[in-house]
Amino acid sequence: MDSKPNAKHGFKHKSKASKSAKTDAKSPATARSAESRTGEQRGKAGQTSLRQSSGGQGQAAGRGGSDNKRRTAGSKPAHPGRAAAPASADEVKVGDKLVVTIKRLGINGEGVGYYKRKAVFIDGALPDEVVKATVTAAEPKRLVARLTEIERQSPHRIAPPCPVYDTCGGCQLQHMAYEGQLLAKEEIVREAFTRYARIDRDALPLRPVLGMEAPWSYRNKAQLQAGPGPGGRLALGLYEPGSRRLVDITGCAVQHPGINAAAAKVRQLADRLGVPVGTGSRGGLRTIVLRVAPHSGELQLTLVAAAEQFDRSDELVRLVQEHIPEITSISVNINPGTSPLIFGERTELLWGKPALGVSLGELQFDLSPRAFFQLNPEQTVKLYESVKEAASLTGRETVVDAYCGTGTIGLWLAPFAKEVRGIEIIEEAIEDARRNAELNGRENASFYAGKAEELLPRWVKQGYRPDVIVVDPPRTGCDPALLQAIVKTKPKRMVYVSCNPSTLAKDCSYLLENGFELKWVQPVDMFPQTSHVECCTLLVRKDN
Ligand SMILES: C[S@@+](CC[C@H](N)C(=O)[O-])C[C@H]1O[C@@H](n2cnc3c(N)ncnc32)[C@H](O)[C@@H]1O
Repeated sequence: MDSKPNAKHGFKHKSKASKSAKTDAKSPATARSAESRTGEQRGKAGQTSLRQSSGGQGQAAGRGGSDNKRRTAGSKPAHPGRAAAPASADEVKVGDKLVVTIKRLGINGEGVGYYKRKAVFIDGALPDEVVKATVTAAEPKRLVARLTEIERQSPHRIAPPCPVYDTCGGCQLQHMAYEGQLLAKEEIVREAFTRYARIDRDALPLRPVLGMEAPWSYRNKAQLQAGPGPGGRLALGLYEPGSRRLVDITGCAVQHPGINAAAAKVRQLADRLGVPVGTGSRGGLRTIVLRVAPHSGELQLTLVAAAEQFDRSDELVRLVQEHIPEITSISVNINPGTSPLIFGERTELLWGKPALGVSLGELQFDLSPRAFFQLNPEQTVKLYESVKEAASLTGRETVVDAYCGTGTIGLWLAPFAKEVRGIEIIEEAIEDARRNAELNGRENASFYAGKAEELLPRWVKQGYRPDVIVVDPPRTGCDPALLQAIVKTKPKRMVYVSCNPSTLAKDCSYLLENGFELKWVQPVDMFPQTSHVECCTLLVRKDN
């Protein structure tokens, strides 16, 4: 069979796809990808070209799915050299080879198909593709398999433009055209509500995903790990997923260009000085964190160090001031621990402004080095506008912003409400939220440190009845005690912002069983090229 292996997912492709790869090699994305490959990656050029092919269907188009259905134990393999398929999904074992038709993307961006009604997760496969895959884990409820060959290719398959896409792990969907990504994300949300809230696919009031015009260069913050690179030079990048192998990143396609340029210069300066790197009490530079204010181009640099003072840090700070005028604030954060957490407890300003001034719509925020702020400002405005639409404020409502972070949603809504109360577990974020309220003259917004599941019930006991409750919990979803309090409180409207469709759907299921009605779900693509999807959901009381 004329097929070649692919780099990231290590799969092969049928000959027809290889032909289309040749055609596509003229595209700028392909040329960039091929040119920027080095060393080991360059040696895999053939593998890469296969992932660069787009459109068209392989010679075996339409065969894989029906093959699965046709095979039974003891029947002849459907293709010479193809192993007989296991009779039932429960008989499947590690090493078995399957042919699977991919139905959708999973929450982590893997292709999901079914083998005799059991879900098979195949990294790198796209919806509508027919693929061959080798089973790597056979679990009671699902199979995991490694993609070995694409028999029928998705029309959305494209060449990933990033040279380190194969190893970096930051993005999961660069091999899919953006239009396809948006459709797949819509499907991820639909699937979650069907599965966890038992809402019929066609009955779900799901709006199309709000995407970006230009889905690249959107990230306003980079956290780059420092480590020893080839030839004793400094490597700055991300760890390969599930490992401590550092992928040196010299330019990231989803990162703001100002950050890429500054990171390259910091690397050069640190290299020139021979700044030590590594963890432990005798260690040096661990991570550099760069944040940009897109409207002004100003940058904030935080050097995360393992020890109190790392060797050559004074000179590094002086050279950064001299050579990177866009950097207006330099701090050091001390993190002697060995956990994967980026920041330690103590941060000290070394030079410049203590905070970076950023704007979001009409609001201004002063961000200290560790303050949380949404990573995609353009899409954040769309998300917050959806929240505003859902809240439908007239100026007379009391609003709770639960899980408020630095208070951004509450401050966005405050001009249209009578009163906003934000709740957040991290005290430092609450201090930021209060400062931000002052900075923007939002006198009707107040912020409280504590657990949402404890504070809201306490307020309700005291007779407080908010008209609108907004929640924006972490990926794990809302605490059950908070959901119970919300049901008891009976707000007119509830706006649920979520970065995890599964927990969103599970929590909605509880709310729908307890007096709420689902009005609409608006997905927003906050992280193009990744499998993440954010949703803003409106629920109203049925008895309103
Ligand atoms: C997804 S972030 C929301 C950020 C904010 N709404 C925004 O748009 O910038 C979730 C926030 O919930 C906070 N959090 C986690 N558990 C909490 C709890 N039990 N009660 C209150 N806040 C919590 C986290 O610290 C984090 O700031």
